[in-house]
Formats: sequence, C-alpha cells, structure tokens
Amino acid sequence: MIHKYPHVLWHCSIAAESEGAKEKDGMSTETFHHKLDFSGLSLEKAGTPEWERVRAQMMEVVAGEQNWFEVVYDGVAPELREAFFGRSMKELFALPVDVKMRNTSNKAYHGYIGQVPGFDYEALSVFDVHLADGTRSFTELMWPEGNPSFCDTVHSFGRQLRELEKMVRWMLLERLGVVEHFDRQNSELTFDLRLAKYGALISQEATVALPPHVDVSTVTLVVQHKVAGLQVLTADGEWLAVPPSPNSYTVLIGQVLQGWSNGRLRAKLHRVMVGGDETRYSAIFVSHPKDDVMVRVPEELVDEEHPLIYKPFSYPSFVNFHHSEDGVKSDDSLKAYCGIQVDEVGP
Ligand SMILES: O=C(O)CCC(=O)C(=O)O
Ligand SMILES: [Fe+2]
Repeated sequence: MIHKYPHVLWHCSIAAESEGAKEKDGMSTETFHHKLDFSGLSLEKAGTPEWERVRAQMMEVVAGEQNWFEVVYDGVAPELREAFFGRSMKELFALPVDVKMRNTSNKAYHGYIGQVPGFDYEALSVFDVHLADGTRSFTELMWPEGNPSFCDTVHSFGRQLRELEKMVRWMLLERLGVVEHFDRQNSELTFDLRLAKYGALISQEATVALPPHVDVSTVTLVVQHKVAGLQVLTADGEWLAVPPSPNSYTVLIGQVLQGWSNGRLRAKLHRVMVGGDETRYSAIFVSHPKDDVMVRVPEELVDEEHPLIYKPFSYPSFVNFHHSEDGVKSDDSLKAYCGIQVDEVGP
C-alpha cells in the first residue's frame, strides 16, 4: 500500500491549538531548560548520582504540558552518525522508486511514503530496527544482492537510539511513579526507524512540509541532520525552532504514551518547516506496541482525581483509525478511538 497524501498523514488532531501560535526562532528559556545531558549514562547506572542528576532535571521538565525535551547523547559515535546520514541515507534514497515502494506495512503510513505531486518528500521505515533480523530483511528488500555496510550502519544506529529511548522512558516511568512496569512495557514494544528526505526548494521562503501533528508512537526521538526544520509548539503557544546539533536528539511524547499514562503525559504537537536550497535528511526513531499487545493504563495511574479516560486499545487498530476518514476528522484521534465518555466513568 502506498500512501500519497502526507498532508493527510500528518493531519493534526489538535490543529486548532496551533492556530494563532506565534513564530519564534532560536533559544527561549524553554529550550534552554529542556536540554538534558545523557552523556556517559546507561540504564545500568540507574540510581547512581550521575543518573539522579539528570533524573532531577527531567522531573522539573516533564510535568503537565512540558512534554518534550532535547537530550545530548554520546552513545551514537560521530563516525556512526556521519556514516548513517552521509552514506546510508543517500544510498537508500538513490534507489528506484519501485524498489523503495517494496517497503509496506499492515499499518497505514508505516511503509514507503512519497511521489506526492508538488511535494518533494519521501520516507521509508525499517521495522524492528533493533533486531538483526529486522534490519536484514529491510536491507534484503532494498538490495536482494545484499548491502552489508548499510545493514550494519542502520542496525548500530538503531540499537544505540534504542538505548537512549529506554533511558528516557525509564525516567518518564519513574516520573509517573510506575517504573516497576518498565520491563513489561519494554517486552511489549518494538522499535522502528523512519528515514526521511525533504527535497531542496527553489524558493527560499519557509514552507510547512509536515503540518502540525502529534505522533502515534509511544516515544519519538527525532534526529535532524544539519538542516533545521523541526518546530515544537511551546506551552506559551509559540512555534519554537529546534536547531540541529551533531550530538543532540529531540524527545517527543507520542499518543500511545498519552493513552498508557491515562493522559498524565501529553503527546507533543510539532511540525516541520523547510525552505532553502539544501536537501534535508532526518531520522525518526519510534517505540510503539507490538501488534498483538493491548495497551492498558496501569491501575496505579487511576484514582479519584484521575479517573480512567482511555479503554484498552491495540496499536494497529488505533493507527488505522487515526488515518481513517473519521480519525482525520476528529479533534483528538485517541479520545475518539478509545476515550471513555464522562457518563461512562460514573459520578
Ligand atoms: O523530520 C523531522 O524533523 C520530524 C518528522 C516528523 O515529525 C515525523 O516524521 O513524524
Ligand atoms: Fe512527527
């Protein structure tokens, strides 16, 4: 299945929220406070003073509407990042369209996206990128004759990002007071890496490439390579440009985590602006539940003050609803799909 309408794909449930948002470039106090330094950390260090220092910062950042942050992470070596963007990405996008179209999925918009008239954007997803088999089957699909260097680079990149995702999610669960659910949640998740290319524009004028949207994921890590474009809507209602940097990653909460956390963590609204004469490459690492998992709110997150607001749901059904006509029309696709009506909650 090819999906030709990325503007529908990135339809935004909460587009209304972004209306009247102001433009803002560069640093704001929000950006500054949101840069957490994960250098030298690994999950094995949970509980050590170094870990506690970052965790304390995270505790300040992730509260209420504060649902994104930048992290500095040295787990991806500069050479690996360079090989990934400088070689692997370019090799992939240079393949003929009919080859790239072999990247398909049972979930809407999870495979190849591209060939939209007037919109020079393409994306492909490596499913189960953390597993040797996942990266291998993607590589063989693209290069039946094999491409070991692509396979190794993408797999290593994906594995390192998975370590970062795990640390971030561990801290988020600690923040929610339910870290004991980490192992189970982890066993129910899988990890995909979306490789995206935004063609250079003739005009220098900034244009919206991906309209405001929230991701359907559990957690998203955006890796921007050299060319800026990602913007997040801050709590003050301003579009804030997130500058690319060689060792930083943008963490965004996705709709699945919003559902799982009973709405305590909120999916982050973001968009991509392009303009200028350089092709933009980005990598979007996402965690999401495996197809056969039912996402259920842990009972610790339900109490009188926080009545249950989402019924159990499965990721593929939610995603396919999100991209359906009804999902596209809804203001909030998660609520429309599995939200509990107030009268169902009881007095
Ligand atoms: O390219 C980017 O910086 C972010 C893309 C994005 O938001 C997405 O693919 O969902
Ligand atoms: Fe996104």
